[in-house]
Amino acid sequence: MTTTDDRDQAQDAPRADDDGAAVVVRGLHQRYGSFEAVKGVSFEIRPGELFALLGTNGAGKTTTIETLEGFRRPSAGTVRVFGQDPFGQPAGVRERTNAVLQGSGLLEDLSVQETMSVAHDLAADPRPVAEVLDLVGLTDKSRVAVRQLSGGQKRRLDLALALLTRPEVLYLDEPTTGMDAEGRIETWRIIQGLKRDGTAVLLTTHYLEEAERLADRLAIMHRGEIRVEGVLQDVLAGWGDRVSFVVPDEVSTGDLPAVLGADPVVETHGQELWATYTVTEGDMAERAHHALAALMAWAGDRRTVLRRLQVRGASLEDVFLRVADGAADLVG
Ligand SMILES: Nc1ncnc2c1ncn2[C@@H]1O[C@H](COP(=O)(O)OP(=O)(O)OP(=O)(O)O)[C@@H](O)[C@H]1O
Repeated sequence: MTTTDDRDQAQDAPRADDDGAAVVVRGLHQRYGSFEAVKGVSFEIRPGELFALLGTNGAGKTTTIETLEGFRRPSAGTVRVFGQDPFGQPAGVRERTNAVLQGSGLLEDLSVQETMSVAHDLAADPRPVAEVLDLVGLTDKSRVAVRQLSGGQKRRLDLALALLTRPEVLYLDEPTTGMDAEGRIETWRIIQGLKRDGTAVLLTTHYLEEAERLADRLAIMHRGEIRVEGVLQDVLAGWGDRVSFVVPDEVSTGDLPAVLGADPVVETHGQELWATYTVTEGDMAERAHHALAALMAWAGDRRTVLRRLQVRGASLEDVFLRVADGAADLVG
């Protein structure tokens, strides 16, 4: 793990592993007047990789994407897309990137087909319109006016417009908001196909399951800073295993043992008193085994039974909620 201080010192320095990255962000700060919305954010995305930027409302995700898109000049730090500064969308960046942003700029009076045709005529090397409409499942809506599409269908049209230009870098800002479960799963399938084709994808989403399904790496932002970053399994492992059971009637809570350095948290759920240990010490592959062995030995000595004993790893939701509480200050 890296502390916030280490990160501050290293954030602006180029790294050897930047070579080959499609997107590189180093020590990005972004201000709106005196308000600092982004405070020293760093990450990189390689071709074929999906990086999920998660975070609380107002954390600075959209501001970061808008900077990468070239709409905002950084207040400090550097942003590079294929080695180029994206500010002002120079041709070398514009032609190789595209985005599905919040609040699409669709023209309500055009039909789906007309919308796609306009974008097709403007693109340098577009995919065929029919192919893209088929991909996003809008073929049967091609003659329908944009105004008559549902919210989820409009998001699909946004995605179709982005895919038309064969982007090598794709920014997806909450792309499945408003979609039903089927549309969301279908969109995930499309995004997985893009990754396989080598597209570098930056995804922001409030659907944690979406990040769990798609992300090669993820970061959780809070108040302008990345608080947690890494491969999903590593991020979850950093939060430990949870061992819980119902406290036996004959045991007073003060007599519960510490396990692998973890003290129990005792809470009442319904009529029952539950003890929960969050075990973070020791080899991540073996610590649940050792925690259980210690508890079983303790229970055996007392000739008692640990009812409803369960072990589970932390979920992304656990981690996210801790970050939102301001409890997380380490980068995994
Ligand atoms: N044009 C602007 N002028 C002033 N403040 C702004 C502007 N745009 C965004 N902000 C502020 O900057 C902060 C970050 O906003 P941003 O939209 O980047 O967050 P976000 O992580 O995308 O949030 P959400 O998940 O709610 O979409 C917020 O406090 C927001 O109010």
